[in-house]
Amino acid sequence: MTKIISNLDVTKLVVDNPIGKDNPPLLSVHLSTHDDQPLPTQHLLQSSDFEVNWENKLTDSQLDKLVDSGWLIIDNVFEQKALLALQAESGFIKYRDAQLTAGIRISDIRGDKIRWITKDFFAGFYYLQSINALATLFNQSLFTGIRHSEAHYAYYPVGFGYQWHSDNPAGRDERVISAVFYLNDEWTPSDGGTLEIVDKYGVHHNVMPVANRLVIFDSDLQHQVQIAHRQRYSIATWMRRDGLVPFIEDII
Ligand SMILES: O=C(O)CCC(=O)C(=O)O
Ligand SMILES: [Fe+2]
Repeated sequence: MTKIISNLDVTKLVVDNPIGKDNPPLLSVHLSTHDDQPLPTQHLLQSSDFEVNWENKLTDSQLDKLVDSGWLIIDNVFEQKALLALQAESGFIKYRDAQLTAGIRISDIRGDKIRWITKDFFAGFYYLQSINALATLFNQSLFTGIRHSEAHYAYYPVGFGYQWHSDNPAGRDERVISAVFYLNDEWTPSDGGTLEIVDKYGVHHNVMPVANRLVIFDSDLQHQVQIAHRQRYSIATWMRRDGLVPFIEDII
């Protein structure tokens, strides 16, 4: 007879109480406390994994470009660990249909599905803290007057994009700077999903949504997301000049 070697704590299994929700199998390895061996430690994700030295990443000429033409790109933003955590988190979320400002959804205009990042998120919340540090740098060097940031994970199914718009609806100006962080590995031009921005001089720029790239632009600039031919994952982020606003999802 084959001997079954298992980590299950058989003493906890009783015949009249089969394994189920109330009686889960104990799968942990029982480590002897008498061992001289230190317990294996697992490095949990922490906010320092998301720390970015923004001053090093952004040269003065890049800051000038942001002021002058209204946009810039930063590549290789995070270390591998933080990027992987964001990618993993983006894949597990239950996305909801994004709404237009009027509260209606017209998927021909906007086809993304989103989830606002709250403190209940792990990687996403650390991401937001890092963005706040970037906002502080903008406030110090460009006097942008940003008071807080908001962000949502976004997922564009195949065949969807987001037509021309600015991130401040008519008559509004709370959003100062928009930033989009991309999560897809190995994105190629044939995958579509390009972000097209019109800069302050009226020049069009195409930005490929490649992983670990942050594109930053004046929230008043017109931009669109071309139709994606592959599932497209990102974090859309806004640095705002108004105070904290509650998330709609938290209220309902
Ligand atoms: O994902 C992008 O490249 C841009 C998204 C966007 O424009 C938005 O969510 O307002
Ligand atoms: Fe936008």
